[in-house]
Amino acid sequence: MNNIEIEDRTFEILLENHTISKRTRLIGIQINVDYEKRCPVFIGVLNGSFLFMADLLKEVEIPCEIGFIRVSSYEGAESSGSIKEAFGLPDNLHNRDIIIVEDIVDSGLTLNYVINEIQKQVPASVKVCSLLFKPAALKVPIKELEYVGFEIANEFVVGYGLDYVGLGRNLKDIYREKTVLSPLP
Ligand SMILES: O=P(O)(O)OC[C@H]1O[C@H](OP(=O)(O)OP(=O)(O)O)[C@H](O)[C@@H]1O
Ligand code: HPA
Repeated sequence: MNNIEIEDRTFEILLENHTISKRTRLIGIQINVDYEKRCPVFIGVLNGSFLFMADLLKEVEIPCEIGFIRVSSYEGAESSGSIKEAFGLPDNLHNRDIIIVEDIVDSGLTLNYVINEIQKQVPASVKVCSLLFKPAALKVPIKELEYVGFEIANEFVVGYGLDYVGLGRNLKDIYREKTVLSPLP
C-alpha cells in the first residue's frame, strides 16, 4: 500500500514502520546511556506523540516517570497557546531531568512554548526527543533538541500519530503529501 487517500489529499510512503522501529531502538539505547543512574520524567505532547512515546518507552530501561500534556494551538508567531491539561506528571518538576517527547518539530512554536512553561519550575535539565524534524520550517531555534529520529523536508506528513484533519494517526507508517505537477502549457 504505497499511496493512500485521506479526504481530498493523496500521500505516498516516506518511512516504513520497521525503519521507525529501528531508529526508535537506537534513540532508546542512547537515552539509557545518557541518563544512567538518573530518573528522568518523560513528557509526551498529545495527541501526536502517543505512538512514538509508547514505542520509545519500551526501549528505555532506566528508572523513569511518564506523563503527558496537551497544548492548545497557537495563533501566529507571537502568541503560542497554553498548556491545557497535564496527565500523570509529578506535582513538582523542580530539580528533575525532563525529556519532552514530540512526534514532529515543524515551526518549533509549540515546543518553544512548552519549554518556557516547564522552565518556570526550574528543572535540573530539559531535553527534547522528536521523531521528526523539519529544519527548513523552523521559526524559533530549539537548543534543547537533543534526539531526532529523522530530519525531513518541508512537506506535510501523516501517520504514526500525525494527522490530517484528525485522520491518519493510526497508520503504522509515515506518508508525505504527494505534490500534484501542473501540466505543461
Ligand atoms: O513545531 P510546530 O509548528 O509547533 O508543530 C509541531 C506540533 O504540531 C503538532 O501538534 P498539533 O498542534 O497539530 O496537535 P496534535 O498533536 O493533536 O496533532 C505536532 O504534534 C506538534 O506538537
Ligand atoms: O507535517 C505535519 N503533519 C501533521 N501535523 C503536523 N503538525 C506540524 N507539522 C505537521
